[in-house]
Amino acid sequence: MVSLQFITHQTERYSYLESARMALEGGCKWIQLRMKEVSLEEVEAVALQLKPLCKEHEAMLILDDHVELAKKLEVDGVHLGKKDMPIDQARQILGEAFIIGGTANTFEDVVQHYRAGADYLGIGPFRFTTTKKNLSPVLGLEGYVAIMSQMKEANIELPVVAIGGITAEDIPAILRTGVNGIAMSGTILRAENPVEETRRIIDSD
Ligand SMILES: Cc1ncc(COP(=O)(O)OP(=O)(O)O)c(N)n1
Ligand SMILES: Cc1ncsc1CCOP(=O)(O)O
Ligand SMILES: [Mg+2]
Repeated sequence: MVSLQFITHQTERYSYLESARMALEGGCKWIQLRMKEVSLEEVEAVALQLKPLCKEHEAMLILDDHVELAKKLEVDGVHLGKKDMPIDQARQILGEAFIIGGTANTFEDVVQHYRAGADYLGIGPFRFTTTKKNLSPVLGLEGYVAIMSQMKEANIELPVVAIGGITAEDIPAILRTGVNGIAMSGTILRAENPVEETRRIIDSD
């Protein structure tokens, strides 16, 4: 079974909430509510609808970027990148009960997040994607092989989620690099039936 974190996205066909609902129906147990270029009030409104849905499906809910909102709404955690609140500061606000994920593109990022107390790493992008603007350099399989071996050498044990332009066909090779899970958005939302695609991906290993 593939550990899948679904990243919400608004498309011509689906709202943020609908995108998450389909992933949940397909069996995804880990949703990241990622809403860009919208107000905090809009994120809160969707999060309030999504939280009971996640609970119903026994899925974790992570908010992208918004530490204070994650605390206020008592979701399961947050995901933070370079331009977001530093992880050690977020930890002070959220305490140990919340999951904090950090974005890494290099081994140096990994070390920084490890020292700051991250619970998992989102390492990417695997390849180019239009889902995120201002992408860091593409890693490809070689990038994961290099970072995972540097982590092993440094005895850094943290769950790693690969992200960025990943398709169902990429998953076996990515997991062979030692990565623990996969984060996906576009591949699922472009599928004719996103519910079935989610199920297919989760069951593919
Ligand atoms: C699992 C996961 N990995 C990486 C990211 C990217 O986070 P960030 O660098 O903060 O960029 P934005 O998503 O905020 O545009 C992520 N969200 N999730
Ligand atoms: C949030 C994020 N961070 C790096 S790539 C990415 C987008 C992931 O979405 P997709 O699976 O559609 O490329
Ligand atoms: Mg961010």
